Amino acid sequence: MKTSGGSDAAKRRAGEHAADLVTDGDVVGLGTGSTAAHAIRALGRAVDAGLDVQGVATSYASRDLAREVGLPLVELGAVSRIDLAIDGADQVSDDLALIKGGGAAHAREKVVDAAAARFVVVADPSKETATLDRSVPVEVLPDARATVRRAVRDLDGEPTLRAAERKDGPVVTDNGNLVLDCDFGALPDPGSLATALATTPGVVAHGLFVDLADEVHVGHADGVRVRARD
Ligand SMILES: O=C[C@H](O)[C@H](O)[C@H](O)COP(=O)(O)O
Repeated sequence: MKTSGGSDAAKRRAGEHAADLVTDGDVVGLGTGSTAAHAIRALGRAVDAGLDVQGVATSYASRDLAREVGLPLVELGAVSRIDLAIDGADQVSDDLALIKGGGAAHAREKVVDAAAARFVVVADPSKETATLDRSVPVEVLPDARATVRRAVRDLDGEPTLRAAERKDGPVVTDNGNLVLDCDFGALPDPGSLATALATTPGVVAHGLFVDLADEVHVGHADGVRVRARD
């Protein structure tokens, strides 16, 4: 699984802390990224110890890891509820708005995280910020990349087509689409940008997760700090 910056020990603490919330019979959304991976591994160990749980994967990567650690999987369309989703973030603001999509998995993550009765974000301290200000990943239909680029510029953003690292050309998402990383500077009001992006034709999903997270579990050297939405 692709890693990002931040301490792996802090990510592990956060991931394992969130995995401890899972109880017998739960259906759990399995986020993508290096922090959520710690939760998936912890759940695999809990299954070995007798926990009855089913996971809903948010990407090929989280599905493959769940299989590797023996965590039973179920398709999103085959469940009537998701009790808890555990997912990472690229940035978390003071009011628990998120930027996600560093691994280009945000489209399916948003479906699963939003469907969960409880959405728990796991992070290391490097992800915390007062105001979101990272580039916002925007998944676009390949044919719409030029029109979406123009729309992003009209919103005062600067879009960059995400390039693949070990392949010539762009990143192609699990859904067969492309990603524009859009720099809008600081986002004091991410909700209005989220609406503008969501209503742009050709946008499949953007990486702003506003009013979705219920809790953030941040791993520290001496434990885990939990922040809950008011
Ligand atoms: O597309 C990827 C996801 O949104 C990840 O959850 C996010 O990028 C955070 O990943 P990591 O835990 O590796 O920093």
